[in-house]
Amino acid sequence: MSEQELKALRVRIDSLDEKVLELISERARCAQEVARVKMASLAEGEVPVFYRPEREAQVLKRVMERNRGPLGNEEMARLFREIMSSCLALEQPLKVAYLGPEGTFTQAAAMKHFGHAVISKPMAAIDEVFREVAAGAVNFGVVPVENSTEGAVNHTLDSFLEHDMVICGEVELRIHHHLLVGENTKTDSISRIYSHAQSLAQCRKWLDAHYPNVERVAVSSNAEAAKRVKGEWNSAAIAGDMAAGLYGLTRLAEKIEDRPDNSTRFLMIGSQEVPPTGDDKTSIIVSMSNKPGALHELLVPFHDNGIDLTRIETRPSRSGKWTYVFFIDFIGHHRDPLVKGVLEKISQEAVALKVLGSYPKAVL
Ligand SMILES: O=C(O)C(=O)C[C@]1(C(=O)O)C=C[C@@H](O)C=C1
Repeated sequence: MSEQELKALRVRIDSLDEKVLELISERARCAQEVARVKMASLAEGEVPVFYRPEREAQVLKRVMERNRGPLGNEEMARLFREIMSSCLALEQPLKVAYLGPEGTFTQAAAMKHFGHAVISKPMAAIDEVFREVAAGAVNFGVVPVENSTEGAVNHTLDSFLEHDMVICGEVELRIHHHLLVGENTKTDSISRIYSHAQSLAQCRKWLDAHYPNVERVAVSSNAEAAKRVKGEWNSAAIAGDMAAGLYGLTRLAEKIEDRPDNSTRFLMIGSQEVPPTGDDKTSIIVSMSNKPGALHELLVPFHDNGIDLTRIETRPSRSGKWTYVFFIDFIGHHRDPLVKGVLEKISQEAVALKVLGSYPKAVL
C-alpha cells in the first residue's frame, strides 16, 4: 500500500470518527433527557429508577440483529454495552459490589454486564456482597452461582435463604485458567500452587499430569492466589487474565482447565423487579414437605404447561434436620399468565415458595 493510499484512508477514518463522536454525544444528551423525564414523572415519595435491564437487553439484541459486520455481533454489542454504561452514568452512576478482591472472574462478569462506567466495590466474601446490597450501600451485587464443570456455588445458594434479594440479571463467562508465576519464582522449584478450591478442581486432571506431587493450596479467590505468588519464589497460582495483568504475573501454561467449554454463570442481585422482555428466566426457591413423591409433585406443573426448566439444585433447608429446599430456574417471567398458573399450583403443595426474580436471559 502506498503512503498516499494510507493517508487518504486515515483522513476518511478521522472524518468518520468525528461523526461517531457527534452521534455518541447526541445519544448521551438523549439519555440525560430520559433522566429528566423519569424525574418529572415521579409520584409523591417515589424514587427514580434509572437503570432498566429490560431496556438494555432490548438495545443490545437490536444491535446484534442489525449488525452486518465486519465486526462480529458480540464485539459490536460490547461496544454498545460500554456506550450505554457511560450514558447511564450520566443519569446515575451505579454502585456495584462484587466478590473480590480486584482481578476476580466475578469482577470481569460485573464489567461484562454493567460496563466499565460503574463504581465497583470488591467484597471479601459472597455473604458480604449480599449484606452490602441489603444495607443499601450499593445498587447491585454480583456473585457466581454455578460452574459448568464443578456445579453449584453453595455459598451463593445458601445466602439466598438468609437474605431477601431480587435477581435482576445473569451473565455467563467463559473461564480460562492459566498457571502464573512471579518474577522471583524459580520455575523448576515450584512446591505449592495456590488457587480457589473451585479452580483447583476445574484443573484437576491437568495438575495430576503436570504437577502430581506439588501441594495444592485453596485460598479465598484466584486473585488472592495471584497476589500471594508475587512475593514468593517457590509457588505458582492458577488464575485468569485479569489477575495476571493486575499482579504482573507471567503465564507458565495457558488455558489449563480440564474442559475447554468451562464457563461460570453469575447473578446480579438487587432490590429492583425487572419487567418482562419476552425472553426471560425466573429463579425460585421451593420447600416441599418431606413425603414420598414431593419432587414429582413439584415438577409436574412445569411439564404439563411445557415450561422449560434450566436448572434444579437441592440444598439443606437450614431450618430442620434432613429437610431440603429446591432452587429452580426456568424459562419465562413470573408475570406471564402461564407461569403465574404454575406458581399458583406449586404454592398449593409447597411448604414455602419464594420467587427470587425474573430477568432477561443473558444477551452477551
Ligand atoms: O431507556 C432508558 O430508560 C435509559 O435510561 C437509557 C439507557 C440507554 O442508554 O439506552 C440508559 C440506561 C438504562 O439502563 C437503559 C437505557
